[in-house]
Amino acid sequence: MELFNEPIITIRGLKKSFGTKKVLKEINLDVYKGQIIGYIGPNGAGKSTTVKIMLGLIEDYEGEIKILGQDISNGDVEYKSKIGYVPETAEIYDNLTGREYLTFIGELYGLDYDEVDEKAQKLMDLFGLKNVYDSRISSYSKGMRQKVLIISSLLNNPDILFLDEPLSGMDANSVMVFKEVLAELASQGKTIFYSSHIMEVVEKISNRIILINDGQIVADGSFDELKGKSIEGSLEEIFNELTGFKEHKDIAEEIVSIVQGV
Ligand SMILES: Nc1ncnc2c1ncn2[C@@H]1O[C@H](COP(=O)(O)OP(=O)(O)OP(=O)(O)O)[C@@H](O)[C@H]1O
Repeated sequence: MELFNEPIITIRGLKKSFGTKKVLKEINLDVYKGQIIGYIGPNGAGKSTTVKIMLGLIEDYEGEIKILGQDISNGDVEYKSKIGYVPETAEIYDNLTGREYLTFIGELYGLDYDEVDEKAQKLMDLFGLKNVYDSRISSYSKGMRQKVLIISSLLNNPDILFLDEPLSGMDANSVMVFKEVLAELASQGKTIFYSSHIMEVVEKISNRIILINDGQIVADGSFDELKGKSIEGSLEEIFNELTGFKEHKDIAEEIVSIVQGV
């Protein structure tokens, strides 16, 4: 069996501010081949910012990032052909059919039309979208669109997959298939960087969980390692504890009392 012992992503001293707001304060991270990283943290913690920097979508940052051995600030976009990305919200071309959209994305990756058409068609079939391959995306449901985004991120057989809340709108059966796909890809040495608020899923699929709070990594380890540091049990409870959040009941009661006008 191949040993996956070389870091595929290296982040050193990453800092990022928007105006006077320090969003990333000092991120240091080594990610290895075959890891499924669950990248979690409260709203506004800096998760999407980290991912967008790694994707080259935000260029102005402090620190050093190497992906597949390449410093991403050197202007060479070669590494982008080896990554896939499912964004949290995506512009998807409504007027195109599934076939038109996916072959277009495939061609952007430099793939041959017929080859990508065949691959996309097979993947659409497996995700239960066989009958809509030639329908306009505007007629798709939320979950169907999400599946198209997932398929588009896989067309180039990426070495690293960045997934930002990838399961939104997907039904339980499709989620089960996709979780299995991720496990299988990771066992073949692909690396998955998975950002989500659905703690039950992160807990199950990740072999390494990184919790970011206020622009800093506050926990990094397997679920069992994180559990060892916490009094509580589920990842949701560990999350609440490590982000110092204890007031959910009080806040909920206050919201309800405002709603009821008392
Ligand atoms: N382009 C931008 N200009 C100004 N501020 C920004 C910009 N992008 C992000 N921010 C700020 O950076 C902080 C981190 O945002 P980011 O989107 O990285 O958070 P997140 O952890 O992904 O949150 P969520 O869980 O809500 O998706 C937030 O305070 C946000 O308002």
